[in-house]
Amino acid sequence: MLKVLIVDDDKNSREVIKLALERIYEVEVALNGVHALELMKKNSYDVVICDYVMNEVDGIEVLKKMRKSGNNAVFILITAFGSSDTAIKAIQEGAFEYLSKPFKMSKLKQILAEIEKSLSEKKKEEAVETNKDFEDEQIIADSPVFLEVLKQMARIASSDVPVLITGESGVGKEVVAKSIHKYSKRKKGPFVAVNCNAIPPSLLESELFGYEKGAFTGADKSKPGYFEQAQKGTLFLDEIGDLEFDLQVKLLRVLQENCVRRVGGMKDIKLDVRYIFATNVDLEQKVAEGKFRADLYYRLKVAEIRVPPLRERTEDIIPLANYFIKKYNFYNREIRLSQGAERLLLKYRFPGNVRELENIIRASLIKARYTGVIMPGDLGLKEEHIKELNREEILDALKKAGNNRKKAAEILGISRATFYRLLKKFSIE
Ligand SMILES: Nc1ncnc2c1ncn2[C@@H]1O[C@H](COP(=O)(O)OP(=O)(O)OP(=O)(O)O)[C@@H](O)[C@H]1O
Repeated sequence: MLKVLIVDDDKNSREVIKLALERIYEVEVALNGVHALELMKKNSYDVVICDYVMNEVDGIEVLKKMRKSGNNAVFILITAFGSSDTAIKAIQEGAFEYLSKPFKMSKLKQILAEIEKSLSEKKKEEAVETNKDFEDEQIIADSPVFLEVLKQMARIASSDVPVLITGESGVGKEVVAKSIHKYSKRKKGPFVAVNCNAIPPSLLESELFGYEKGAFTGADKSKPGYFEQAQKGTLFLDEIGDLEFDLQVKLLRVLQENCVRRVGGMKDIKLDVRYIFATNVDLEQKVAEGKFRADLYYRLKVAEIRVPPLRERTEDIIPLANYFIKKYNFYNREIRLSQGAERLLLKYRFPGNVRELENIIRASLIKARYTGVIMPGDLGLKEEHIKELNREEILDALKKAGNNRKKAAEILGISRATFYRLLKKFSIE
């Protein structure tokens, strides 16, 4: 039987849900977000049904904290009517489903029944063999351009030279870095990834270099930094272009001398580490502007791999989309892209590259979970990033739709307003 936790700081709402479910499932209630997190430390639940609007800790915070502590319970968020932004954010944070108020209890029951079915099937599968499919991330590469990148990667992997990976945000630089490690002779060693931008500058030095006890207030014991943690393995430093000047100097020294000294330390520690750097800014330009040290730049770019943006390798779009459908389809049915959705994806510019595609697919799956087909409108693409259609394509769509304008707009995956604007632009009667 499913174990369900209901979280809502409104007594009435809480009791209504409890009443509806307690005869079918084992139900507990939490009075607010803090209480819920406490309960989850002690007990395990299969499903958490949580209200979004709560004092102190809101529903998304509860979800984030759960996931951070490794709790994978199925999460259902209850949002106010019409707050689709919150809902999409919740899905991106790993929620399974959202319900906007007011909702029918029968709907909630239907969702729980589905969850119960899929959990019991999952348990059966696990008994036979653990699904290792997604343990190692797969790399999808169908375009000649990206295949070329992988070839280059494979050539570089076996040597120990530092590598600089460049490319826009979300193109897959970390994926490439991991592969370099996986195909290198260091593959059994650690892969340590550090996003230099995510750590406050004041902490970055001690995190990278480590520190000795007493080096500064709060350093109550010694700690090895990321350089040391990567011994015999690979250190991946992401967003290297944003490193502050004095840290650039210190990094250069580590690279030149192959050793590191902890903050407050007296001795140099020899390093056996392979370095991979990544940046989405133009380092050469930063050097020209005097914001990045030239001597460091030349050390980093011994071997350079440029990962092209997704819009320059359209052959990868559909295979990637299908891969993400497989990866995030937690529903009990097959879900596929409609032809219109495929066409639309091929026209989209993806300013956020593969990461954006991944998020788009995750959010669209939830909309398509009952029909099994992702329609163009389910993708929620921003129209300003869709490549402008030409006259031929519009006429073609009209023909396919038997001159029905509404249908034609749907086939193209654009709003009716945009469609009418284009009809006017091309003087199509
Ligand atoms: N070729 C690919 N095959 C499968 N998944 C991919 C591929 N490329 C990227 N991804 C996925 O897309 C997301 C973004 O990739 P990644 O984190 O490597 O990008 P990035 O360039 O390092 O981004 P940033 O510049 O923001 O650090 C990840 O979830 C990754 O798993």
